[in-house]
Amino acid sequence: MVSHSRVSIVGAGAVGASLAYALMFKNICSEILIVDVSPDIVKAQVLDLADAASVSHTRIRGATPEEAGQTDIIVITAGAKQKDGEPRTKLIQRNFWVLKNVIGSMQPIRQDAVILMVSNPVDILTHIARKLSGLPANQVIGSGTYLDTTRLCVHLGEIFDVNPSSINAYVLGEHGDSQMIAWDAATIGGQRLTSFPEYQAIDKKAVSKIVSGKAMEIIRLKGATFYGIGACAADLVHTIILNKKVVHPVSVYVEKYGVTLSMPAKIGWEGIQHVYDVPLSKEEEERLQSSADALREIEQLY
Ligand SMILES: NC(=O)C1=CN([C@@H]2O[C@H](COP(=O)(O)OP(=O)(O)OC[C@H]3O[C@@H](n4cnc5c(N)ncnc54)[C@H](O)[C@@H]3O)[C@@H](O)[C@H]2O)C=CC1
Ligand SMILES: CC(=O)C(=O)O
Repeated sequence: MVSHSRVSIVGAGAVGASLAYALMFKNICSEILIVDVSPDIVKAQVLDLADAASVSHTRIRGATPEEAGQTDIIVITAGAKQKDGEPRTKLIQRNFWVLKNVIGSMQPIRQDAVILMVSNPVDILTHIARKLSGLPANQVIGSGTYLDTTRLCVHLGEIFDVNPSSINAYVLGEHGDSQMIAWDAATIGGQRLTSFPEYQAIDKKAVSKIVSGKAMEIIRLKGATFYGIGACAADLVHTIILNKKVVHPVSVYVEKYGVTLSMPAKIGWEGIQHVYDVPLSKEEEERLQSSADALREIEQLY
């Protein structure tokens, strides 16, 4: 069994359970600890997941916040979710207090732990988690625009008739309304997306709207999103546990913008190992700057 492999999931609702489910079938964790403010939720999720765990051979159990603070990777999925029509940023009033409670109850947090923030608004909460935990910036990561980037690649995969995993394209900035697509740097097979005949026919505003609006479309139809983020967060945990040094767009403090937002980053054991500066067109750089400004306005209140 690899080291760095005890993972806690704090918040055992739909997102936490989907993550646990996706993670246990990767067979990379020595143990998954489930924590929630509701003992009934913990009991129910562990009972249900344990049936799946018996097939995957991953140990899963309920735990206290103090135990979670001693695991290698702490994933925070606790908190309120958006209602239909509600922007993620509106959740900050409720989820600030949830996060304060979660971080406080896990103290003393292991100094070499990596925190993966998933609850919304994820960029602001990643900034707050860093401040409250006192951990170095590279050890506090937000899932950020990894999910939006996945959504973009799925959509582009249909347009270009290629597997989404073969598309190198990023959604950057806020995991929210001000996010932007880095079209200029996008490639398929090393060829710039902008050079393909199909690119000329793309309505970029419409694609942007589809990608940034996908969460709300799902929320309107079934009340919440959880499988997509469950898979993305499990992949991030996998990348950390195996020190894979894979590049994903995640939320991290970026010196250049003076704020916590998503840029592509190399991820491994100690969390973020490097943040890449994507070559953007002038218009794209302005969009990313506005996204940073929008986030800074809220971030500076915390
Ligand atoms: N970053 C992303 O891409 C995504 C983020 N989310 C966010 O994930 C969060 C969770 O969503 P769901 O699981 O659907 O909600 P949910 O309502 O199903 O679960 C939330 C869980 O948090 C628990 N909780 C509340 N306060 C707590 C505390 N102090 N300590 C421990 N547990 C606590 C609740 O008891 C509940 O079980 C929301 O903020 C949502 O917006 C959801 C989808 C994607
Ligand atoms: C809810 C959310 O943040 C998402 O699905 O993107």
